[in-house]
Amino acid sequence: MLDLVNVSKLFNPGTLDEKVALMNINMKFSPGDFVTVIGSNGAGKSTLMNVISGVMKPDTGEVRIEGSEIQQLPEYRRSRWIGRVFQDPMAGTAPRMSIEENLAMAYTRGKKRGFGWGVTTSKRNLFREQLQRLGIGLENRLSAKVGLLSGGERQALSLLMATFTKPQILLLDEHTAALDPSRAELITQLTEDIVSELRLTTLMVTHNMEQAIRLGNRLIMMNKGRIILDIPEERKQSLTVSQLLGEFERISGQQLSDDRIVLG
Ligand SMILES: Nc1ncnc2c1ncn2[C@@H]1O[C@H](COP(=O)(O)OP(=O)(O)OP(=O)(O)O)[C@@H](O)[C@H]1O
Repeated sequence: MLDLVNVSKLFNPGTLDEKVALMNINMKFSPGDFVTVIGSNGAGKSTLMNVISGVMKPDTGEVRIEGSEIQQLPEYRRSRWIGRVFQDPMAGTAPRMSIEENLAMAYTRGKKRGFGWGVTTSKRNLFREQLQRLGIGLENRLSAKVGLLSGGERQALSLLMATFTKPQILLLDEHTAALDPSRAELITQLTEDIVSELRLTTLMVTHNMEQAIRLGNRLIMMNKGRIILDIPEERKQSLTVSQLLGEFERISGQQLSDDRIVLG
């Protein structure tokens, strides 16, 4: 479904400040794969997301969706296949616009011209119905400005917006990291529900080791631009946080250095 073939990305190549962000990444993701992504600081996790979503192009290699190469397509052209939620709850929404205006914008994503941003009665009913599924009362606040919502409410809305038009791929970039534990748990639960209902191929970057083990059906670990560990579901089920950290040390020869690491 999503294939990365020999993908590499260097920053400031040939200078003293050269940084290897991705080095010869080869990965295949099957439909419905829910992959958690962990790694040390600067391992290349965000660059991986950026290269898939089209924020940046790889220096070499291919990004394929269902066999078609997309690495040269700009981000907006990929948005019909790819939804993304960022760590910053403000990143995926327009704070000065209302909830329904934000949803109307998400609704037109990837659609041909002619689908306006206008909020018709039928769209409003659809938005209300979708918001109801989040279970936090946003369906009664359609005209509230998004900038006035709490971080958890905005992140729930971002998640809904990213998946509104049923993309095939969902990229989650530490999307619960800025929330307090109870809100983070709510967003995690919503994520699991939406991912399984829509059968989205999902990559989720997290610094929470326990979450990386508990969620999804596959775990990948990155270090210095490479995938150093790819753990399938069967092994992941019995894995512990200390085993995971031990594996990192064994393969990389160093301790996991991550200033945002959460062990459990
Ligand atoms: N725009 C950029 N310009 C220069 N170097 C960059 C840029 N973006 C990332 N890098 C470098 O590329 C490497 C990979 O960065 P990336 O942000 O992908 O890592 P990460 O795994 O997401 O890190 P973290 O967990 O610390 O956020 C790092 O060495 C980083 O300093």
